[in-house]
Amino acid sequence: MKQEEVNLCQIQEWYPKFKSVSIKTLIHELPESFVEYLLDDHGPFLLPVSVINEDALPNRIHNSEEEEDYQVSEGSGDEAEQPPSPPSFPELELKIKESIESLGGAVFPKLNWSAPKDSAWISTTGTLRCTSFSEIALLLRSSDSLIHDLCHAYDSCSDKSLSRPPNFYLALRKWYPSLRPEMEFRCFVRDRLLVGISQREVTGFYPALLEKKSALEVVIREFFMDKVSQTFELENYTFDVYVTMDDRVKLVDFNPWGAFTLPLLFTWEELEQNCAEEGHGVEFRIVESQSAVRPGLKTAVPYDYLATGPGSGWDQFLRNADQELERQTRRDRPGLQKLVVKISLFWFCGSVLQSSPPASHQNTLFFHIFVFRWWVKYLIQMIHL
Ligand SMILES: Nc1ncnc2c1ncn2[C@@H]1O[C@H](COP(=O)(O)OP(=O)(O)OP(=O)(O)O)[C@@H](O)[C@H]1O
Repeated sequence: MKQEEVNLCQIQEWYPKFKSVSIKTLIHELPESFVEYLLDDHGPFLLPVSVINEDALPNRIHNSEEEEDYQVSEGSGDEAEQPPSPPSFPELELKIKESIESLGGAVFPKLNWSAPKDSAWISTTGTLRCTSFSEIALLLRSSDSLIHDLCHAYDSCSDKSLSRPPNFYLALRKWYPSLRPEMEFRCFVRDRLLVGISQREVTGFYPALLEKKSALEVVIREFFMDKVSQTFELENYTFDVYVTMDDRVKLVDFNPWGAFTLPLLFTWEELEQNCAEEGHGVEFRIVESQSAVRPGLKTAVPYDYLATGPGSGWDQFLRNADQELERQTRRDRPGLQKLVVKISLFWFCGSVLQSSPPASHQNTLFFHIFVFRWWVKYLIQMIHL
């Protein structure tokens, strides 16, 4: 994959060309100070001070360890450490407030490529719906998956020359409260031909989709031919769509072919193979029965727990955890001892999850190799300390 492919899948690049067939979105360039705020994981977790008094949330998420630290230094007679003052981004906050109002009062936020899906649990609604700057800041600041956008977007590029894009953008998309998950699809394009379509929500069986499948394939193909294929510059890519009740197709997102993009009900090998076969048409995959459901919370193990390949939740989690632990435990023997025990427990629990079908052999191997390297690294560090 080339950097150019990753770049063209950024929302600020594709959205202007597909505005009329996508979700209404307003995009703001982020000041570098805000990017630094998102990346700062050393200080306490502070939310920006609202200049327009829209702090729907407490200014400080309490962190008992840090508070103890402050108390110790105050009580020890050392010069009392002043807690850092909360940051403030008045210009950005005002622009965001205006955008939220013009988008109907609620938005779905995302950066150049990704939305902070992993931090939805922290919001009061359990979703990515935001009505103020502080809600957006909380979701962005709490997300681990955005670290991918901020630091690792080009990691899979064969011509990697950048560690991050020169600018980051915040896309505010009009909030749609009742998107039906079964009507979202990921479409795979190879050599400018549509080769595959997959149900996006792979953890559910939706009987109604069985009847609608042929009609959906027609509208999605037409949409690709009329609106996407001539306009999008890349030869290989994926795009996500939402089909409305009255069969209108809305473009949700573009992603590069391979690497960090999940192939959902396909594997990348299958998709490559489909393309190699002459005259191969579009293959449309949906979950065809309850027994074919990829495990979700209601059935067994969530799909995200089983997908461990590069770019998956596990991959990002393990890499972020590794970086974080490295920072915290560099010179601390008891900390390292605890860590080795924790990694062993984590390895054990992960192995149990990984033994549930349909974890693939390749994914499981990736998981074990990663954790094993991790475990050995900290064990050696501990022995040498
Ligand atoms: N405007 C919106 N209102 C409500 N929900 C939305 C909106 N836009 C997207 N979603 C939901 O959030 C999900 C993720 O959106 P999106 O594809 O933009 O995020 P992403 O981080 O790029 O995801 P991926 O990495 O899987 O491509 C969508 O599948 C959809 O269900």
